Amino acid sequence: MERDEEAVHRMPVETGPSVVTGAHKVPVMASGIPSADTSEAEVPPETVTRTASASADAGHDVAIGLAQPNRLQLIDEDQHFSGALFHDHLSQWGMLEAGFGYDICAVLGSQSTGKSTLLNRLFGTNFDVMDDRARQQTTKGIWLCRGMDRNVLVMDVEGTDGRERGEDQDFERKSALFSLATAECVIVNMWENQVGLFQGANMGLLKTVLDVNLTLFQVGRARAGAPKEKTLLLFVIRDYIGTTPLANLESTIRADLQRIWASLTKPEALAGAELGDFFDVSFSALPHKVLQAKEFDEGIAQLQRRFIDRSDPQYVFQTEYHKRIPIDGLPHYLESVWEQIMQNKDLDLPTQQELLAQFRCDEIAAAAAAAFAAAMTALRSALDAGQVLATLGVDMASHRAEALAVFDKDASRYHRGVYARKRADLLLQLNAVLLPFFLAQLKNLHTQLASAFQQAMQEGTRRASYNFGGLVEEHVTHALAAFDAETQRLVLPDTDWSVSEERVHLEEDLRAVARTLRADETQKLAVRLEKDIRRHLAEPIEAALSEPDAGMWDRVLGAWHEACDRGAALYRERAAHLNTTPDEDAATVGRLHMVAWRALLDRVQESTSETVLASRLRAFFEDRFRYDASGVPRVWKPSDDMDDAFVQARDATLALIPLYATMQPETPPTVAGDEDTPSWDEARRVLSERRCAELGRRFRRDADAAYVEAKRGTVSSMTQVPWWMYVVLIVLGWNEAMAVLHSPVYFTLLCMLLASAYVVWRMNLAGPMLTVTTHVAKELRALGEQQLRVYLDAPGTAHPAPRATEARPAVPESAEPRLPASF
Ligand SMILES: Nc1nc2c(ncn2[C@@H]2O[C@H](COP(=O)(O)OP(=O)(O)OP(=O)(O)O)[C@@H](O)[C@H]2O)c(=O)[nH]1
Repeated sequence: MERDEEAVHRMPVETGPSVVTGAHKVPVMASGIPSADTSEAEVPPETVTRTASASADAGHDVAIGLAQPNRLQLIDEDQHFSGALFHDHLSQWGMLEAGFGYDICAVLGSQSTGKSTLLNRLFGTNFDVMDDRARQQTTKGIWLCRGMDRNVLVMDVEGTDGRERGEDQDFERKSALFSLATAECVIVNMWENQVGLFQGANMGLLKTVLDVNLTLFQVGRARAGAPKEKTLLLFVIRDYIGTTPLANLESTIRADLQRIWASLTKPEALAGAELGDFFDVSFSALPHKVLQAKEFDEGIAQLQRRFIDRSDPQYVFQTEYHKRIPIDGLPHYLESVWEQIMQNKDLDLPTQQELLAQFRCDEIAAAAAAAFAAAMTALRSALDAGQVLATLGVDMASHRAEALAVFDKDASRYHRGVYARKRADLLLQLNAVLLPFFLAQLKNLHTQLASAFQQAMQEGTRRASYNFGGLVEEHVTHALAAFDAETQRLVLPDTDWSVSEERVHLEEDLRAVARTLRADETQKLAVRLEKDIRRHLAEPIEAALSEPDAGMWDRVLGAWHEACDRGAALYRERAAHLNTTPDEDAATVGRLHMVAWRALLDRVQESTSETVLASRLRAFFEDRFRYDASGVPRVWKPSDDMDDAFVQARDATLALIPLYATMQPETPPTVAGDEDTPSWDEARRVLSERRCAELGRRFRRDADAAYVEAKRGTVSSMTQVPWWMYVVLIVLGWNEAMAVLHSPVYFTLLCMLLASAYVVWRMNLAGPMLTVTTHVAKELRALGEQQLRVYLDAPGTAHPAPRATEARPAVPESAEPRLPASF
């Protein structure tokens, strides 16, 4: 349906007489339509709906209007919407057939700022105007009136200054929102001196209203893809003196509006929306109504043209502002808008009492919280030092109760709802302060119990006999019981604190400590077993290697298998109380196998070192060459076949070298080896080719030496003195022996000689005497040599000069050195 534009813009501008209705003076034109250019006239007393405002000095103030039924209190003080009456009034006003051909204008502003006066003057309505003498608020609720003789619905809205009434701002927010949502043009009426004041200029109200307007009415349209609804905000600045250019006032208001818009939390669907998408802003100024009455009238006339003259560039009722509601549906529409506003919780903002309660409760809570924090700080250092405070739970509870009691004492006198809310907030705040203490205590307790557990375990495992698994269970249970006892007092009521997670962590840590200790225990056990394995492996391997034959390596590996089995059996027996897992057991047993394998290889390596093997071969050779089959040492006789024996023994010994060189058991073991240990395939080659060759060469040398020595032994046994020589000696020396025995002198000398020899022997003087004798002999020899040289150097050495002999000191003839035969 198209709007009936013709019908909309037929507002006459001619003036006519006005009708005075007691409190209401409505300028009336010839046709009964009020005029901007009003004049006063008395009205019959029965038409007076309000008293007082028709004062003599009111002049143009006094609206001379139609009878009371022309106006309608659309929404009363109790916020009830008069839907049915509205319909009747539209009918009375003859507007029911207007379709879209109507406009709606509303006015917002602080109370007693001349809103009703302005509307009456602009539209010829008959809204109540305040009596200058009583100066009481006039407009209550929202009033609706048809403007002049044309289809303009004008809404006079209750003043928006709740502070004056000491009431909450609930209704003014709702009514302002209602105006914004339904009117095409909302006149924001303000004194010039209110411009730039946030509260005075109703900017705070606008902020709330714009905010809710967006969420309540615009989001749905945006989501439905409908075009944005625009409204004209017409700021009318009253009592405009003219000192400040209007443009400056405009920019102040626009800046305030932009600031408000920027501070709004916009719904997601309208995140990027601008103020200009929803509102056009326009301005007008009116001089002082009384002091500049003429200019005021001119201003009113000018402003009125903006509502009437479509050709005016500032024409107000632009088609884009129309809400596109056919007029017969308007009562229902406005009612549903009002219901929607009434149901909106965002508008249920705090009352003054609530605000006061909030302010005071905040103050009281802050004081209580500060005292509480100071009291708690004293406990901080001990906790930071890692202590577990025995009375922390009790202390926290008492400090918190104290703070709440302080708060309750002063704050409970204020608004109950706010008090309860703030108390809950304070409780949360106190709990937030306590939480770090609680957590620190838990941490310290955890650390303390874990270290006590470790200590108890270490002490337990130092005992002569213990059951490791039993120890772990005993001390874990003990630690958890201690944890439960401590934390029972620590968790305060009215908190969401929980210790169950920490308890789980503690148990995990204790078990981890136990695992580490068990690993140490297992390690110690494994080391003991390793030593045992090495000890038990050494002898059998040595025995096997010292008897080289075809089964030698089987015996060596048999000893290894035996050591492995013994180690595994011992491990299982001793690790039974360690609560080891099958995997751990398998790993340890595998490790023991490797240890035994390494021990075997080490032992083999030692026993096949070049020196050891060379001596082993020599011994083997000698066993066969120097001893006969029954183990008796051989004394070689010339008749013996020494060469054959030598070759046999040598070849048998040389045959051992390849036997030692490679492990050749009947059933080779399967050893995979690891980083440090060679596998079976890598280890089975004991001697390299080069070492074998070297060993062979060395052995041959030793064997040859043994052979030569044996040969010499044979020769020396062949060259010894024959026995009959001794018989000859006895026979020939018999007379001399008898002569010595029968001569007392010789016999005495013999006895003395024998006695001296006995003494020398008894007193161990043989050595020194031999030394002395040797030295004396040497001296004598040196002396003799010297004498001989002197003798030979003298002329005629062939015949030594008698003088020379004479010149020498007297030396007994017998003392002359005798040259050795070889000299
Ligand atoms: N100074 C001055 N006074 C005015 C002007 N217009 C109206 N008044 C006076 O202001 C007083 C209040 O006028 P109303 O029109 O009742 O004001 P209102 O804003 O509708 O008042 P409420 O409906 O009670 O909020 C009256 O005494 C008027 O005479 C004006 O332009 N300047």
